[in-house]
Amino acid sequence: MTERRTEDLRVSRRRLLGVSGVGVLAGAAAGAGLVSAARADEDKAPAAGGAIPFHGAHQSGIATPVQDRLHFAAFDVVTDDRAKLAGLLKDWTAAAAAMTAGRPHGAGAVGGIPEAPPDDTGEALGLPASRLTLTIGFGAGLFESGGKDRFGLRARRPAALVDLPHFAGDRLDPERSGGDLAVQACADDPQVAVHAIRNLARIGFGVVSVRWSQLGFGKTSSTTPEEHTPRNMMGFKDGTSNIPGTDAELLDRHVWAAPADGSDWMAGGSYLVARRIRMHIETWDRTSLKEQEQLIGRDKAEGAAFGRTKERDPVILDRMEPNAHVRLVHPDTNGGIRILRRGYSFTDGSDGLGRLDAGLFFIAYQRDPRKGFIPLQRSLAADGLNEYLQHVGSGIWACPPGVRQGGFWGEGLF
Ligand SMILES: C=CC1=C(C)c2cc3[nH]c(cc4nc(cc5[nH]c(cc1n2)c(C)c5CCC(=O)O)C(CCC(=O)O)=C4C)c(C)c3C=C
Ligand SMILES: [Fe+2]
Repeated sequence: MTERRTEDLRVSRRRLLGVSGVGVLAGAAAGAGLVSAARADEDKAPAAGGAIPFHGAHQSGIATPVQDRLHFAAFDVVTDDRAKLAGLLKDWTAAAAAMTAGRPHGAGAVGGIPEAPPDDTGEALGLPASRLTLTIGFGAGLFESGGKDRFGLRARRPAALVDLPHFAGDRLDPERSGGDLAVQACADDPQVAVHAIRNLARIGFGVVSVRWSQLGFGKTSSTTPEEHTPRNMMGFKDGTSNIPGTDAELLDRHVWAAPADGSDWMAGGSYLVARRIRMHIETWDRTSLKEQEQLIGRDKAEGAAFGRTKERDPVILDRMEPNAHVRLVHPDTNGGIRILRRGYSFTDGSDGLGRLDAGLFFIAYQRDPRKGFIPLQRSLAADGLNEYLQHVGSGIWACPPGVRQGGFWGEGLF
């Protein structure tokens, strides 16, 4: 496992001092120069065990194995200066490459200039990389906001980055919805995921501000069918028929945007839809097992579809109730539509009335939401589960392709 090694950074900083012949740090400006030189070094370092490679054709955190924990943050861009936005994306990329490799951001949390705040906040010091992935998405507000083309990007908005329509039963809270940028941090250790978002927010001071964020646990879908299927807060196995992260053919067909889709800079990227779905847990817990199973369309113990005995046996749709969740979202009911689900459970305490504020932070990646989430969610207007659910937060973002060595997040857009 790669650990965040402040000592290594100190050594490389010392080596740099020796090479340049500078004997002492003259001040913060000199420090900043050294840090960016050290960053360039770090970018070339190969990812070691416990670390998911940051660079590649696709962003990690989509098809890569799902980790246990989530910290998802949506940001508003608070400047109209295109150069500042591009600069932030460069700084974020350098920090993301370091943190996903298990290294601290910049000059680290300790050992830097004593008179200045440390570059890194420090709570992940000594922790391994924990399979941290950081995945960025661009919201509609980056391309146009209040009718203004504030970054000169309006013409480059992908057609697939639509505004989500209103769906039956939505009760969306604007303070938990939208955002010009989104960062999904997933890791096996919550402290590592929280540290990553905290440091990105700190780096972005003056350029972005956090609009909302969500913590998640207990992955509710996996991209690794060979592992056991996790259960959601309703107690059912969730993710049985998800797209496996190793199925290149399915990923190309349903998840990765292609040049033919119209936006060259998005080729190899994907579209992210997130929904904060509150569950009326107490009502669900008073529902009979039989009814619970009918509403899902699978049995609770094994996760087998109605009329079957094993979790992965093929479904027989007409053995399920017409309002069963799985029947309504199955590809055969929806012209072959498939999405890659990557959601997490959440429990944010209770709501003051003794009810858990809990549910599913639903995350789906797809090649085009107009042929993915949107028609599926429309099918779910008939879902028997709706009695137990409330969609309270929502967002849609265009996630650019992966970053090449020396490149930065969303480079093709700028
Ligand atoms: C619009 C898409 C979907 C939303 C929103 C959604 C919410 C949601 N789902 C569950 C529980 C389960 N979903 C299951 C399968 C499943 N769900 C979707 C889509 C949405 N779910 C799809 C595409 C599928 C796969 C269908 C198939 O191919 O068979 C299952 C069954 C196990 C599995 O295959 O994953 C469960 C259980 C909840 C509780 C929920 C909202 C809170
Ligand atoms: Fe579902």
